[in-house]
This record gives sequence, C-alpha cells and structure tokens, in this order.
Amino acid sequence: MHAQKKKLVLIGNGMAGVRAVEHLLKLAPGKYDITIFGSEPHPNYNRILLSSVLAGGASMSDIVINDWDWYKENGIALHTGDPVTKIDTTSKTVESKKGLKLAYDELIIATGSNPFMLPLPGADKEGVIAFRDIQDCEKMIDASQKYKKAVVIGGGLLGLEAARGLLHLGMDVHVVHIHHYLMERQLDEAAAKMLQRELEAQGMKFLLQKNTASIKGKRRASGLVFSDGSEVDGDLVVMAVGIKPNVELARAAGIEVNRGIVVNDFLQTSEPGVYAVGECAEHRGIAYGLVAPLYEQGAVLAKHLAGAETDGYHGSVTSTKLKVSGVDVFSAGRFDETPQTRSLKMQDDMSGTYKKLVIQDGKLVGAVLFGDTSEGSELFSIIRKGESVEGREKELLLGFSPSQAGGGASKESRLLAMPDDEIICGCNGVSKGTIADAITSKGCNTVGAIKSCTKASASCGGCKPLVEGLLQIYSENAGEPVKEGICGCTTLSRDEIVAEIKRMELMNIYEVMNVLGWSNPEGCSKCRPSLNYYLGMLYPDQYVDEKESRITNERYHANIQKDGTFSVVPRIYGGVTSPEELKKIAEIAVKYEVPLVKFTGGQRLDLLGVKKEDLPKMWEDLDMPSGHAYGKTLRTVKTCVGNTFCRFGTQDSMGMGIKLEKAFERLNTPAKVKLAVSGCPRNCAEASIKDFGVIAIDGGWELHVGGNGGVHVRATDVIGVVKTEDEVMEWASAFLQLYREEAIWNERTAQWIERVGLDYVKQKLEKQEDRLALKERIEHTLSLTTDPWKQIVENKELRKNFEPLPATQPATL
Ligand SMILES: Cc1cc2nc3c(=O)[nH]c(=O)nc-3n(C[C@H](O)[C@H](O)[C@H](O)COP(=O)(O)OP(=O)(O)OC[C@H]3O[C@@H](n4cnc5c(N)ncnc54)[C@H](O)[C@@H]3O)c2cc1C
Ligand SMILES: NC(=O)c1ccc[n+]([C@@H]2O[C@H](COP(=O)([O-])OP(=O)(O)OC[C@H]3O[C@@H](n4cnc5c(N)ncnc54)[C@H](O)[C@@H]3O)[C@@H](O)[C@H]2O)c1
Ligand code: SF4
Ligand code: FES
Repeated sequence: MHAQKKKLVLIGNGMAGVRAVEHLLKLAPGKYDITIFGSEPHPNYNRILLSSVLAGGASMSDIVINDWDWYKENGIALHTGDPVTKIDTTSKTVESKKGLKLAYDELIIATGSNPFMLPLPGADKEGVIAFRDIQDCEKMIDASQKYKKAVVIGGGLLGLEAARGLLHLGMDVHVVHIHHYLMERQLDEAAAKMLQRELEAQGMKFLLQKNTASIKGKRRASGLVFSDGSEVDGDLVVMAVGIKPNVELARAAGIEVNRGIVVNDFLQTSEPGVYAVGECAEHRGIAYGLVAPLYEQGAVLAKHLAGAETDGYHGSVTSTKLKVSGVDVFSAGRFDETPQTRSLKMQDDMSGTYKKLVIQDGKLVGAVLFGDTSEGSELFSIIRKGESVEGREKELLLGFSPSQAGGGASKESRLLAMPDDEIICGCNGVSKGTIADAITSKGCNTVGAIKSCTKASASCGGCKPLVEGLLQIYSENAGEPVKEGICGCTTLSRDEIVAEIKRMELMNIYEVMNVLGWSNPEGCSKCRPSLNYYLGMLYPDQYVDEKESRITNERYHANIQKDGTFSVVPRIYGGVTSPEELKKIAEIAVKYEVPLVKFTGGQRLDLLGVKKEDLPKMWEDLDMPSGHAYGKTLRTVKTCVGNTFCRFGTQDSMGMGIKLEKAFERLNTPAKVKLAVSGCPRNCAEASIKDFGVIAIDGGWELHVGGNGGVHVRATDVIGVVKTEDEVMEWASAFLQLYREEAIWNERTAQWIERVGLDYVKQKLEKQEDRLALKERIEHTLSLTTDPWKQIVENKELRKNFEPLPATQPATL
C-alpha cells in the first residue's frame, strides 16, 4: 500500500510557481498530487519573451515553457482560464471561478503582479491597455494593423520594450515619461541620455517630465492631455508605469499582506501550509519584479516542500538588461551615489559606450554599462559574491583582460570554483551544473546548442559570456577558441559571413540576416553596422549605405557631445591652413555663437557646442570639406613642417601629408584611421603611433604601420623603406585596402596586425603586382565617394533631418 499522497495546489500558472513545481518534481517525484489553477487560457509561458514576440524576434509558440503534454506526463491536474476566487484556510480549500472546490494540504500562491493602471479620466476607453500577457501582446499587434499612432506611458524597462515592439509593428511611437531621464530606476543620467539618443535614432519619440492628466477621445482613446495643457495624439495607449503584487486573494483569506504577501526565508506565509512565491510575495520588505530572484525563491520552496535541506532564501541582488535590439544596456546592484560610495566612470562618446562602477567599503556594489554589456555577467558575479576589489578598481574600470576577470582569479578559475547549483542564466534559472552537463553529456558544443538544450542565454542574453566561458572549459575541444559569432545574433565569424555574402551574392543587410539564419531578425548594434560596412566594402558600386545601421555620429556627420550638441571639424589638409581660412572659420564661430574653439590632437580646429539645427547652415557657410572627425574613416594626416622650414628636415613632409589626405579622405574603413608624416627621424608628427606613418630618412621614406595612441598604446612596425612619393602612395593604398578587405569591423589596424601577424601583412604586400591590384580597388572605391556635408547642404530632404523637433519634444538630437 502506498502512503496517501499529499495534495498540493498551486494558484498561478506563471513563471515562479511552475518553476517551483518543476524543481519539486525532480526532488520528490510522486510525493504530491499536484493541481494548478491559471487565470490565463495558456500553458506556462516565458513572459519575458513577450517583448521579443512584439519585436518580431520570437513567435508565440517559441515562448511556451511547458506545453500541455508536460502537465499530463507529470500527472498534474491543470485548470486554465479558471482563476481561484477564494481560499479558506480553516477548511483548507480553494474555490475557482468555474465552481471547483478543492482541498489542499499545502497551498502555493503565485499570482504574480497586476500592471499598475493610472486612474486617469478616460482610462476606461477602448485602446487603453497594459503590457503584461499574451492577450495584451495580441491587442497591440491588432491595433498596429488598424492604427498608426501609439503612446506608451512610462519610460522604464517595460515601456521601452513595448515602444520598440510597436515601432517594429510600423507604428509611430511616443514614450511619455514622468522623470527627466529614462529608466531612472536602473540608470544614472549619463547612461540614460545615451540610451535616449540611440532610441531616438531608431525612431522613438520622447516626452519627458510629462504628467498625464487625462486620456482624450470618444469611445476610443485618441491621445493624452498633460497637466501643463499640452497634448499628444495616439490611438493606442499602453500603460507601463510599474506593477503591484497581486495580493487580493490572500488578503481576503486573512493572510498577512503588506505590499506583497509577507513570507519568511522558507516562503511561508502567516498561515500554516500556505506559501507565496514570485512577484506576489514580499520577502524582508522586498517584492521583486524580475525573474532571477523569483526562480531562486522557487528553488528554496521546492526543497522545503520536498523535505530536502535548505538554508532558506536570503534575498537577492538584481541585474537587468534592456531587451531592445540595437541597444545594449545593463544595470546591476546600486547605481546611486551616496557619501559612503565612490564611483568610477568611463564614457566614450565616439564609440557610444559608458561604464560606471559603484564601490563601497572596497567592494563593488553596482554597475551600469551602456553600448558594450559584455562584462555585465562578470561584474554581476563580483557584486553578488561581495568580494573585495580593493586596489583593482581601475583595472575593473578599464575592462577584463582575457585571463583576468575582476582583476583577481582568472575567469576560468572563477568559473571552475563556482558550485554546480550556482545560477548562470538568471532569466531561465539555468545552473552551472546543467550547462556543464549539456556540454559534456549531451554534446552541445556551441552557445546555440546550449541555448536550445538548456534555454541558457535564450532571453536577455546577459549570461552569454559566462556560457561561453563554460564552453571553453568543458567542451571536448577545451583550449581551442570557442567559435564565436560577431555578436549574439549569429555564430558565424566575420570571415564566414564575408565568404557567404560573396558566395551567395547577398546584397543587403536583411538578406544576409535572413539567409544566414540570424537568431534576431532585426540584428543588433554590433552586427548591423558590421554588415553595412562589409557590404559597402564588397560592392562599392551597387550597395546603398544603410544610414540606420550607422552609429549616431556617422548619421549626423558630426560628433555628438555629452550635452546633446555637436562639434564641427572642417578638413584642413595636412594641418596646413592660411590666414584667410582661419578668418573665415573665426567669423563663422562668432556668427553661430560657438562656445568653444579648440585645436585637436590631429592639428585641426574643433568648433564645439553647435546645435543640431545649425549644422547644415554652418557647413554651407564654411564651404569646406568635412573633416570626418566622427567616422570610421581617414581622420587626419598630421604633419611636421619638414624641409620647407625646418633645418633638420630632409623631405617635404607637409606636401606628402597633404597628398595622402587628399587621396584617402572619405574612405570607409573598419575603424578610424590616422596618418602622420614626419620630415626627419626626430619624428615631430608622432608617425610611430599612427595607423600608417611615414618618416623621412636620407634619400627616402620609412613606412610604418599598426601604431596606436589612446588606451592601448602600440608603436608601429616598419613595413618597408621607399625612395619616392609615388611609392609611398602605392604602399599606403595597398596597406589601407588590405586592411579594409580583411579586418573585422571596429578593429583598429593595431589590433588587426596583432591578430593576423606582421609577417602575414608583409607577405600580402610584398609583390608589386599585388600592391597595384589593391591600389586599383581602393582608387575605384574612392572614385565613388562624395562629401557628406555637401550632400546634405544641397539636398532639401536630407536637411529636414536636422530640423528642430516640435516644441513638445526635448531637442536632444
Ligand atoms: C513584457 C515583459 C517583459 C519582461 N522582461 C523581463 C526580463 O527581461 N527579465 C526579467 O527578469 N523579468 C522580466 N519581466 C518580468 C517577469 O516576467 C516577471 O517577473 C515574472 O513573470 C513574474 O513571475 P510570477 O510567476 O511571479 O508571475 P506571472 O508570470 O505573472 O504569473 C502569475 C500567473 O498567475 C495568474 N493568476 C493571477 N491570479 C490568479 C488566480 N486568482 N488564479 C489563478 N491564476 C492566477 C496570472 O494570470 C499569471 O498567469 C518581464 C515582464 C513583462 C510583462
Ligand atoms: N528587461 C527587463 O528586465 C524587463 C523588461 C520588462 C519588464 N520588466 C519588469 O516588469 C515590471 C514592470 O516594468 P515597468 O517598466 O512597468 O516598471 P518600472 O517600475 O521599472 O518602471 C515604470 C516607469 O514608469 C515611470 N512612471 C511612473 N508613473 C508615470 C507616469 N504617470 N507617467 C509617465 N511615467 C511614469 C517611472 O518613472 C518608471 O521609470 C518591472 O518589475 C520590471 O523590472 C523587466
Ligand atoms: S620631424 Fe624633423 S623635419 Fe619635422 S619638424 Fe621635427 S625635426 Fe623638423
Ligand atoms: S540571464 Fe538573461 S538570458 Fe540568461
């Protein structure tokens, strides 16, 4: 005779509750007769991925976690579309809307949250919705087929993901936010402003510091009215202003409720035999709104119910990653600054990256990353472990070297030291042990295979670097580099992609992503600009540059500054100017009230603080070519005075520099390129830290390549010595074209040479016939280029992009 099974009832067929049941089935199979009630008419699905469904990255069927068969196979009685309406803790029964009455021995409440709906006049109109479940998602897709304009209230994670989805569905989208910058719960102002600029460039419009007073329209919403009297139109209004734990059922049953249902470290509520888990639960004063902590709770609850040993749940540090393609934002722990904290920040407006670390008592307590979030999971792991980073703070800020994570133990030894049950993928609750098992026993030897097998990295992608690290350690090919795609959207390398583009004659970005099986059909901020570059490089005659895939500075042909203004740098060949030219520049600086005029390190004049709408007029007045100070292209050729005036000079360095600059200006390159020419080995133009440097020697020129200043200083390698200026031009052309054809997008010449080796580059340039063939190709490409400033000045349509935004919108771009 079997002992009578205990009856376990779960209210809420969502992420946290079902996760606890999954654990329980593994820990104590057969211990309970399990019944699950769900309000929604679906099996358990991954709510996180609703954003991807809306943005076209996943289908409804992709997001099911446990299908109908799973419940049957595990003997679970499932009642979907039938919410529980009453709990009676005295008779230990629950009642459902359809009239079922069921007894329980143990009861789990996992009712999640309800979206907070602003109680505005007009909030009951048609077209006013939240974004919480499949039904909301379907309503948005429907609305996008009938209406054009959407307004999202709330510039937090959910609001921005909803807005991105609606943009993808072809709607014109305004995001209304109450605060003066976006995602203020996860980001500081600097990161938020960078985020806003990127989203604006994707087409999102923002109304900041706006307090909605009412929703206008007759039966259906037609827009919002704000407390300052201004208005915005919209046939669809999505409220994404936060959530509130769904506690009414528990409250009515007399269970202790604060903001959430109060639970102890074992997820027990005030009533014996009744537990709460997930967003509806409040543990030590916190009701979490992210999946990772809820899964941790679920694991503890399962152990407790299985009678297994557990220390209980002690609370979680959380991290978030915005799931918007083309934008990388990560935030973990505390990002606010207090008298007790110190913060280290690094901002690079050129590459659009930002990193902030918050330190307290020698420990990392928070991190914000924008533009490059690859270190997110490592930083998060350091925060969670609470280990000391004293003395290594700057190293952490500058970034992990491949062997050193967190400036202490190597990434490999850190991963090895992790216990098997440590969670690597918070979104899907996948532990290190599960991933290691998938690699060693199930033959998963790529990140994609691990994703399909375990779901690790299938949601926000934040854990991908750790998954890759485990793959390095446990795969049979351990020691060999993991085959890594150019970004999370593909496992293909740069060389594979370029080869496939050539082989299949793929002609545009979407074709490449589609044919080569991108996991994210929209691509991301890494692959889109890369593909745009590779296609332009391969097909200079046919390919039409895709402006949306360029970084902000390249789209506006000017460098965006931290206050949202731009800088203008006209081209001054070789850094050689004249009194007339200087006078003209000065007059224009006065006319447009340029607040700062500065000489750059590359010997150019930088006019800083220019308003976006003034850019075309200034370019027109200047009537000078663009200095391309903003792009992945030839920036400057720095020169010394050379033998024209200097008594040491042996050659005409200014003349040579001007010739080089005139030849290669406007050239698209994988990363920025800087040249210099010095008139003698004293090398006043610093040619030995440039991508291509030319140093005069007696009777000729020494040619240098692969130098770099900045963070990773690298001195050049000498690639040859030549006699004539024509030979300098031949070698410069051949070297630059080889770099164009073979480097990875965003890879400087220094990194490229380190990667492929100097001998390889020398060998490719050794024969004159090869150099001439490369020269011919670069000259053909150069013959097709035009000056971008002139193009905009002469084209009314293009000029419109620089017009100020309407008065209700902040003029940030
Ligand atoms: C669009 C979107 C994107 C998100 N993205 C992320 C992300 O990237 N990362 C992240 O960590 N988090 C994300 N979240 C939050 C995450 O989805 C939630 O934290 C998580 O789903 C909460 O799990 P839960 O089980 O507590 O609640 P839910 O998943 O909401 O499950 C609760 C279930 O209980 C049901 N229910 C309620 N009352 C009753 C009742 N009386 N009877 C029966 N059933 C009932 C509800 O209908 C619901 O199905 C996102 C949320 C949304 C909406
Ligand atoms: N990528 C992710 O991790 C992700 C994605 C989506 C949702 N979520 C989770 O889902 C839950 C809901 O997300 P959310 O963004 O709604 O919540 P939230 O509380 O994080 O953000 C709500 C935002 O709305 C703003 N707001 C409040 N009142 C407003 C008003 N009257 N007008 C305009 N703006 C107003 C707030 O300033 C805040 O920034 C959260 O728990 C969130 O963590 C997470
Ligand atoms: S590099 Fe030589 S030629 Fe040029 S300025 Fe210096 S000393 Fe004069
Ligand atoms: S942590 Fe989000 S997918 Fe793994």
